Amino acid sequence: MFDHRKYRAFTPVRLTDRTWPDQQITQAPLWCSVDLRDGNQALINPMNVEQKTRMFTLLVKLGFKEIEVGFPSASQPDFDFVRKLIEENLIPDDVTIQILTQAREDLIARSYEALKDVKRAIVHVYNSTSTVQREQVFGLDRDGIKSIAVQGARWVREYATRYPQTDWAFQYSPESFTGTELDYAVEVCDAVIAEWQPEQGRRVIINLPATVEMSTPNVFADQIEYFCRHLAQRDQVIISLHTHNDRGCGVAAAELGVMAGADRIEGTLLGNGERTGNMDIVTMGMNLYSQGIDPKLDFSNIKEIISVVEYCTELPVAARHPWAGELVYTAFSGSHQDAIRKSINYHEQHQLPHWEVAYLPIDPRDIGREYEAVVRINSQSGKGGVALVLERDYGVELPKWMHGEISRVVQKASEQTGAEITSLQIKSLFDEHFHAAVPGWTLLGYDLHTTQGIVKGSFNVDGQQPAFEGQGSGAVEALVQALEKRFGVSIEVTQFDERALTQGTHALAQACVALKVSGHSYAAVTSAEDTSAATLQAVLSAFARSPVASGCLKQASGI
Ligand SMILES: CC(=O)SCCNC(=O)CCNC(=O)[C@H](O)C(C)(C)COP(=O)(O)OP(=O)(O)OC[C@H]1O[C@@H](n2cnc3c(N)ncnc32)[C@H](O)[C@@H]1OP(=O)(O)O
Ligand SMILES: CC(C)C(=O)C(=O)O
Repeated sequence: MFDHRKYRAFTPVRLTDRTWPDQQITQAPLWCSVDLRDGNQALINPMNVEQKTRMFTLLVKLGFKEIEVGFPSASQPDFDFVRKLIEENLIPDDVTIQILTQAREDLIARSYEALKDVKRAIVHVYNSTSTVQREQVFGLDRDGIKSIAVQGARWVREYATRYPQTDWAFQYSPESFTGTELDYAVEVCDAVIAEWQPEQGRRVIINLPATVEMSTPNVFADQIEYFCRHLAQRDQVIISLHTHNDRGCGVAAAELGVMAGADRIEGTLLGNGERTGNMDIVTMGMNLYSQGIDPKLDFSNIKEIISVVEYCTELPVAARHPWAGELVYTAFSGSHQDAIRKSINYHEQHQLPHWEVAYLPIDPRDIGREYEAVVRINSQSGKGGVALVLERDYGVELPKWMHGEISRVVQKASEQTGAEITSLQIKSLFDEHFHAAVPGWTLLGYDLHTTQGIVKGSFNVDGQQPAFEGQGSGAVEALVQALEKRFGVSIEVTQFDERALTQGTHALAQACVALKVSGHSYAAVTSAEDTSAATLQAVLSAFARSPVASGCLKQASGI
């Protein structure tokens, strides 16, 4: 039964003098990838050695300096992968691998066997401390659970002494921290830290997991600030966070947690992990990047990241995934497209020092995304978007009044198919409706004579005999009058633009013309070697698109 009374609200932290809301993140935290452990343990098909190696290679390439590579005491494949990394010398000098173990002696012993001969490693031990786990899973009171943690920490320290050639660091997680009373979480961690004695120079990490995300991220931040303030040896310890995404705020919680005092963040690429996933390091890193902060991870080839993650996890990355999804730099809607086009032009013209483009929080090219995908056209699109596609993909720059003309044709096509109209289809529609020569209406030559301000013109058109003859105050007016006379219709030039497309002796000119023929509008865009020829051809092409002209052609050719 769907009944909210089955649940109760999370009890907030009593912290009235919190300072984290006034903090700003100004640098990247230390990162640790847990793709090969938490990410892997959540998969339908855990990664095989080849997939793990590919993931590890990518993580190193992206710049991770700490990578949790597995739970080697849990299974032979995890053990073998750790051995492979060590024996095949696959760990770069500046990268430290980390392994996870429960606080059980046999598992700790096996973990050290897996790590034998590694230059440097972090041994990560955990046990659950939450009220639910204490009561329902372990059946132990606070002291009982604390002794598991302390005993685990002791074994971790003692076994390390058996492998003195390795530079060891220790990490402890009070698993289910978010469901643990804060004073008790501090008490357990203080006891573990006392066992490890960081004051003697040993590196100690305390990792606070939102194993299950249970509250709004501000409450999580309160928990972190409380914890940091009350920990006995705070300055000797790296505080790490490991958030999950049950409420959809895994990244927000990690960010607020950093504001509240954390130094290090564990997460996975694109958020794979238990249930709704781990904190997504790509999202958090890109959030920093978009604020002008170096994330210290290289996300410049997002396609490669997606491809390796999809290959290794066998899970698809959603089209709307923050920063990475296929559609996140794409606008279909008209007003967004219009604003993006104007904003990009403005940005380029004014050479703005910082990226400020409407609807695009970053420049997609920074992460290897093509610009072409930014504007895509369907029935929700407007004239600005269609104009941008023609400009961007084909260099066709049209006067503003033409945007509406072409957009109407594209919209109609899209309404008919109910689907997206590709860039190529837009170009074909433009050519078909406005640009392509109409058979029988090619201007072969023209003669113009001006006497006393009157231009007399003779226009030789392929397929139209005899030549058109007319007069007016200019060449266009003369041609229009010639057409009116020949076909007995009234023609009005409603729009007219011409511009040089290239410079020099063989300059190419473009003309755009809209005519009203017997009250109906027809437009054409033509290019020719001089502006007069382009303009006269545009008048002929626009007229040729009217039924009057096509009727005439049928008569002339006997159809
Ligand atoms: C939040 C997290 O992601 S934590 C990481 C979770 N990841 C995994 O569990 C993946 C790998 N794990 C495994 O393959 C297995 O659990 C193993 C190999 C580690 C252990 O296997 P088993 O001992 O056969 O089974 P299992 O995990 O069910 O053991 C549970 C026992 O360990 C105890 N236990 C569980 N966690 C811990 C811990 N962190 N520290 C000490 N004891 C623990 C339980 O109380 C239980 O004890 P009981 O047998 O007296 O009831
Ligand atoms: C072992 C811990 C850090 C963990 O994975 C979790 O609590 O989610």
